[in-house]
Amino acid sequence: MQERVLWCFSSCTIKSRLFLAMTLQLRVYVPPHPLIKHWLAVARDAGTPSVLFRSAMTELGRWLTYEAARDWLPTQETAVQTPLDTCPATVIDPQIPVAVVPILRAGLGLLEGAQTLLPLASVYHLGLARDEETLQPHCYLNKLPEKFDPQTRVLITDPMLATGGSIMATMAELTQRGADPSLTRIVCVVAAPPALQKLSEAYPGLIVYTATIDEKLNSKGFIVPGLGDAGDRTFGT
Ligand SMILES: O=P(O)(O)OC[C@H]1O[C@H](OP(=O)(O)OP(=O)(O)O)[C@H](O)[C@@H]1O
Ligand SMILES: O=c1cc[nH]c(=O)[nH]1
Ligand SMILES: [Mg+2]
Repeated sequence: MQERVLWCFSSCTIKSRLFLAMTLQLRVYVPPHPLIKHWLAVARDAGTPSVLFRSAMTELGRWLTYEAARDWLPTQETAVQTPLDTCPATVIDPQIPVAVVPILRAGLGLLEGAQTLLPLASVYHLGLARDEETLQPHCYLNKLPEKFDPQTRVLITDPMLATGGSIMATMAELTQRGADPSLTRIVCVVAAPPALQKLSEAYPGLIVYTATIDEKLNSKGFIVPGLGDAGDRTFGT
């Protein structure tokens, strides 16, 4: 059973988590899984070296993608012949495209784990860097297709949703190309209220999977307590 958090944009504190079944608002899942909690703790620890930080990102990418795939990966009904009899079976539908969009650089850390579960997915890289002064994202690489098939399941990987500038720019690029927000999932590690509020206002059908929702940003736009600069920690820069 996952912890399902209905994001209330009228009151964006951790205390405002409501556990409701029906919503047209953004849904944010924080799966209460010991492996997710463990690897989040490793990633948060300032003493964790880059090599172990990368392992933590891989594991978080794997387990959060596992959770995200639950009601999202398309399946079809078939029958299989066991050694004893035929029986009904459910398999992944290979006709419906699945795409992973890692937001460079830090989103690459989650990609490896996601790919172990989605080996047939196409990977479309999007390179965004946040300006340290203005906090606005700048796009330096865009490998998105011109048009997505409207049925495409899109999984975005980016460990940090802070001011929300980068994820909103990503969603704009995707929806411009025909991606359906209701078939899109965001896998992140630390989500902060400003980003969740922006997503909630613009994409009410969207679903986010995150290891945690942290309380606030500092004056430099970093999530507190957060885990620091995810890109720098992943690549040792
Ligand atoms: O919500 P925002 O305020 O836009 O911040 C979040 C973005 O910041 C980080 O990327 P960064 O720009 O540091 O690039 P990097 O991954 O190359 O380090 C992170 O991976 C997000 O993409
Ligand atoms: O805390 C933060 C915020 C944005 N990007 C990061 O890597 N960390
Ligand atoms: Mg960075």
